[in-house]
Amino acid sequence: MSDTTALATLAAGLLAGSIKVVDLTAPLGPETPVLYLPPQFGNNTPNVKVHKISAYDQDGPFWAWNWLELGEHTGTHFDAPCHWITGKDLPENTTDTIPPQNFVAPVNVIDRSREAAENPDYLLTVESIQEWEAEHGAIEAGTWVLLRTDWYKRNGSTETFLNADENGPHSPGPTAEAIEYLIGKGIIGWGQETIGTDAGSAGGMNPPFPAHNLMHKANRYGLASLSHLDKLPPKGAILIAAPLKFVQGTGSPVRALALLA
Ligand SMILES: O=C(O)C(=O)c1ccccc1S
Ligand SMILES: [Mn+2]
Repeated sequence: MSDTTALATLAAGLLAGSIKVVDLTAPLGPETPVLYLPPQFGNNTPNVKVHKISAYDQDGPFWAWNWLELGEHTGTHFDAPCHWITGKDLPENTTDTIPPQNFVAPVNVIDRSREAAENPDYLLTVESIQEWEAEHGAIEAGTWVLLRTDWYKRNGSTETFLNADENGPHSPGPTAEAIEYLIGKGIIGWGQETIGTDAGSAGGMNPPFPAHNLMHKANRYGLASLSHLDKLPPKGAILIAAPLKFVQGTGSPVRALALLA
């Protein structure tokens, strides 16, 4: 099939409704949970604030609009390589310079929701990825890998979403070795449903926060706070995740979408 025919077939499927568009994005507003880093780690992102300019009133009789206070890494968001010190000097590493070709790609969804329900500190290992590949096929270069844990169901409150106690946050994610393995496969990015792309215990890993450290060192991307990965198949969907074109941006809230038949 030629690319022209493939695109025409996609267009027909979208118009007929046989190609579905699935929203993978959490609601974004003042209630959106934001990452909390302990004081020794530095500053934090403030919560979203919405400031009314007008609402069909004396401030603007026929229109409504607002201005926002919004962190780059808030809600369902994209991590650019310059977000981490390991990616700070790489080419095309900011939200405004990443080639747009990289914002649309096939996606692999690894479902470890049962394991995460049994153990909030669940870590995805190389062996677990290889088991998944044996069942669903090899992870190909240029594709996304997303970890489904159903953690998005906790997104209604910061407390349940961050799930922290006196020992720190407890949420699932990848081991450093799993990220190294996926980088070796040539993936374009790593994503999950928790507040960030790393496990809650990632601060004590080697290197600390390996999904950030290693993915961005490889000039690859992250997606955090995704929702509804339970609506996606293990393989076969197309992910659309385009960050806003913030000049020299380290990341951006995104409307993450998936196309599937
Ligand atoms: O990129 C993020 O939103 C994120 O998760 C993060 C940001 C800064 C420091 C640590 C982490 S873990
Ligand atoms: Mn981020």
